[in-house]
Amino acid sequence: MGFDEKRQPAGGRLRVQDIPALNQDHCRMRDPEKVERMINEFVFGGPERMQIVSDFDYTITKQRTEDGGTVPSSFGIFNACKSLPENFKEETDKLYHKYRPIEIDPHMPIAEKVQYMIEWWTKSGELTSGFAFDQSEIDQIASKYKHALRDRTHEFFADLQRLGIPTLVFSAGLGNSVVSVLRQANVMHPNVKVVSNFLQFRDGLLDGFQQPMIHTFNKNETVLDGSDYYDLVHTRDHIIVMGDSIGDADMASGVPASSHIMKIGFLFDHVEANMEKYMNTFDIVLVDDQTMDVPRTLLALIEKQHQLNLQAAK
Ligand SMILES: C[n+]1cn([C@@H]2O[C@H](COP(=O)(O)OP(=O)(O)O)[C@@H](O)[C@H]2O)c2nc(N)[nH]c(=O)c21
Ligand SMILES: [Mg+2]
Repeated sequence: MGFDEKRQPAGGRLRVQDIPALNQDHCRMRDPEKVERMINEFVFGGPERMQIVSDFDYTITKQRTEDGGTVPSSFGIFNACKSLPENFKEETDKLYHKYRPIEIDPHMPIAEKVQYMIEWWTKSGELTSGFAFDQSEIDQIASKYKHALRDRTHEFFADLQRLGIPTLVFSAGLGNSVVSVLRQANVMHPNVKVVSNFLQFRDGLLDGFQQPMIHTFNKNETVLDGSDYYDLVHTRDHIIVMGDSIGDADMASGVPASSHIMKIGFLFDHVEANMEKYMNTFDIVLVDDQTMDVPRTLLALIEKQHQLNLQAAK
């Protein structure tokens, strides 16, 4: 997957050193030349060839808030609801303590982990069954966290809508919480699609999660195969992937091999210990950056060239 050096924006080739957002101390790149090549490719290709794939928890929400308060995960929002059965919290906690260490075990092969993850999500779905529940409970809790999105998230989603860039929010968590937060933050535009686990109801009672199950290790574009969304994006071969966990970097696997994928990782926990891994996994690593400024900078470059092209065509 080579880059054609001759294909460059009409305004001249962009250089990383001239883009202030990428020269901040906390913005790290293992291979700035590769980032530079991709930026030029993205700007040359324009918005029509772009798509975004983003994780939700701690990627769209903040890893650290100004008031020091914690932000719950999408499952956490559900767990805070009042009408869950008495033993629900205790039972799901037990599952968490059993399966979470497996999920993050650095030694177990992925193929083996997958079986355990399917077990975890299945058992969690079974606990999320057989009682009445109203979405308004999630909405109430989620309303407290609509301000816990990264700074300039509203502007970021407005940019994406204006440019008509399909935006996939991928979560192995609970889709009902994800959509509720995004909706209440007024960023759930028509170009935004959430792929996640959604509550299923039967005869007025909860009945686990809808299919297909999205777990840690199938959270990538292969689960979209054959879907309408796949049809919408499969020709968009310029992709920005954003995540806070190492596994998030693979969210675009399943797209054609010729695609150019810019991976942006938000690193916050155990910065020293994780730095090398993040640098080897993501093209851009943002250390304790609680904003959408870097992804917005890339969009602004694409939009600027797009405007020039439109003017030149007049
Ligand atoms: C089935 N299940 C999975 N998880 C965790 O939820 C996470 C959801 O994964 P994610 O949304 O892809 O990633 P992120 O939260 O890292 O942004 C998984 O990585 C699991 O650790 C879960 N967490 C809770 N609280 N309850 C559950 O039933 C449960
Ligand atoms: Mg996350």
